Amino acid sequence: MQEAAFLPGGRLFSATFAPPAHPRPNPKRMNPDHISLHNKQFEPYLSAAQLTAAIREVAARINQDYAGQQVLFVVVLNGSFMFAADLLKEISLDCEICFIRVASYQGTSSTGEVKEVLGLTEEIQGRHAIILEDIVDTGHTMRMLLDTLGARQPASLEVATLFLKPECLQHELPLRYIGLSIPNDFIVGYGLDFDGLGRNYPDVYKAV
Ligand SMILES: O=P(O)(O)OC[C@H]1O[C@H](OP(=O)(O)OP(=O)(O)O)[C@H](O)[C@@H]1O
Ligand code: HPA
Repeated sequence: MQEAAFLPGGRLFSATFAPPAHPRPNPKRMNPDHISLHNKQFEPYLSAAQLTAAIREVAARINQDYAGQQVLFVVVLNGSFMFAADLLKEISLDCEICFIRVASYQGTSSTGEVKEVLGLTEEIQGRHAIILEDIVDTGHTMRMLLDTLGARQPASLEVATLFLKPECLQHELPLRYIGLSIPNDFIVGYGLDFDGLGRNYPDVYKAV
């Protein structure tokens, strides 16, 4: 690839891009047959290619369902960052993107954990909103998100989740777009973590 740049003094410098002579292999990209995080072992479960295929199907359905409409994607950090980045590259609609976080803390009442939405500065009233989530497990997080965002009167509110664990679900949720339904295994990679680690793997691994 030809690249042009100006050297100090204004002379035009032209160079041909060449890959480094000794590219360093990225060990994270070498599909290890197992990974170890915090001394817990994980084995390969879903390849990046399988994830891409599932994400493309979800994107195609969204493009079709919302044709001619403008969409606000609400990305739930942290886990959804890879899913959202890859999905949004396949979205051909006019759309906006905003990011929220869910804070969890122990409540003082017997209900135990309390969850709260942080960072929802975007006006969603009257908008067609789609929540992007990496995983719906028990469904507690999604229940709270749907209740909180739904109370702000969007024109419509749907969910796109990359993973669903149907065996774990404890709420009836309107989950319109599901990438992959998976058994009750703890998974890491592609944005999902085990105690902070593992989000950077391009494939998904499950606990051994
Ligand atoms: O259905 P549930 O049982 O509520 O679990 C799903 C939630 O758990 C994970 O988030 P986590 O709180 O681990 O935060 P993270 O996205 O920063 O990893 C995931 O991203 C979902 O938000
Ligand atoms: N992996 C990582 N994070 C999660 C999971 C999981 O299986 N379920 C809910 N949060």
